[in-house]
Amino acid sequence: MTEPLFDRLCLIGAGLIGGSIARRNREGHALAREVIVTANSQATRDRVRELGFADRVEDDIAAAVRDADCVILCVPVGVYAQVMAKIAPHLKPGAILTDVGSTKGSVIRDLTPLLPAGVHLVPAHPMAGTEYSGPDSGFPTLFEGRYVIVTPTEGTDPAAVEKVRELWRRCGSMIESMDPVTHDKVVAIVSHLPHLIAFTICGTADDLSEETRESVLKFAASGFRDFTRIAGSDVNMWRDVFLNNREAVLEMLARFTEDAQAFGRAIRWGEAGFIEDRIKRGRKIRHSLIERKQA
Ligand SMILES: NC(=O)C1=CN([C@@H]2O[C@H](COP(=O)(O)OP(=O)(O)OC[C@H]3O[C@@H](n4cnc5c(N)ncnc54)[C@H](O)[C@@H]3O)[C@@H](O)[C@H]2O)C=CC1
Ligand SMILES: O=C(O)C(=O)Cc1ccc(O)cc1
Repeated sequence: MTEPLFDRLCLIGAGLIGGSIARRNREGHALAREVIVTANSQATRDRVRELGFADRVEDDIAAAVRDADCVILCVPVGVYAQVMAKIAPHLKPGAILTDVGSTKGSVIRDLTPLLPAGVHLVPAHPMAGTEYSGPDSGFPTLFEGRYVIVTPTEGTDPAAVEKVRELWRRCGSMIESMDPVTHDKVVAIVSHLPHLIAFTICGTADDLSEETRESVLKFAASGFRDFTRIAGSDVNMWRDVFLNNREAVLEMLARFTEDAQAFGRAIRWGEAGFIEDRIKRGRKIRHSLIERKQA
């Protein structure tokens, strides 16, 4: 039997991501001997007790992190500073503090100032998720075959980084290292901009006259339907992502807007070649993802 990686693993936040990590341990993947879960809402903590995927559910966040060898923040990135203020005095010397947040520059900005000496910060981001949230939404195979990006800062203890990499290996993931600035640019184009477009297109459709809107919903089994899946994502999480990856999202949005306008211009002036090129480029990217078995 594989030795558990940690003695005590504490998850702050028990939604899609926290709940999936805890369930992975339950399924025998030896993440930790004991998984302690806490969350700020009483309803969530009660539900986690009912679902039984944690060994211990703590109402008090300080008690949850005390004695933990590893603490994983699984909360929206907008509350990191506030959560860190509550846990910092109680973190065990030598403990690893890691996270799953969708932005990395802001996470380092919000966690580093209060980081106690002797606590190892190893930021991470699983590139896996769904449009569902809350304690019922997690499942143990969520991270299988998906990338996890770790963004350790210079001077991070290599042994702590290796432990976090091993945690994700045990979740079935492939691990890549990246600097936080590059991470934030990459996710801005592959994840944050697509969500922005999905939220926007649903709003645009909703603004149409009543008659047209009815037809949109009726005939949604087209491209629109794929956007509505993404647009069904959690409000708090995505508000915080956009506000905490501001520069990179705005940069990608500006580039996208320019490209979309060029597309519109080609339609207006009947430039068939330009339109064909754009479609061919899109198809090429789709096919290369299929070849890499990522589609
Ligand atoms: N949903 C997704 O597809 C993915 C999400 N992420 C990141 O993972 C993190 C968690 O996301 P999900 O699990 O999807 O969210 P979720 O909404 O399912 O769960 C969030 C949890 O955090 C708790 N929480 C919120 N504020 C808190 C506070 N101040 N103190 C203590 N607990 C608090 C909530 O009670 C809930 O248990 C976010 O930072 C998100 O950016 C990363 C990859 C994919
Ligand atoms: O459901 C989807 O399509 C996603 O894009 C999941 C996702 C959401 C946020 C992340 O930071 C990483 C992955």
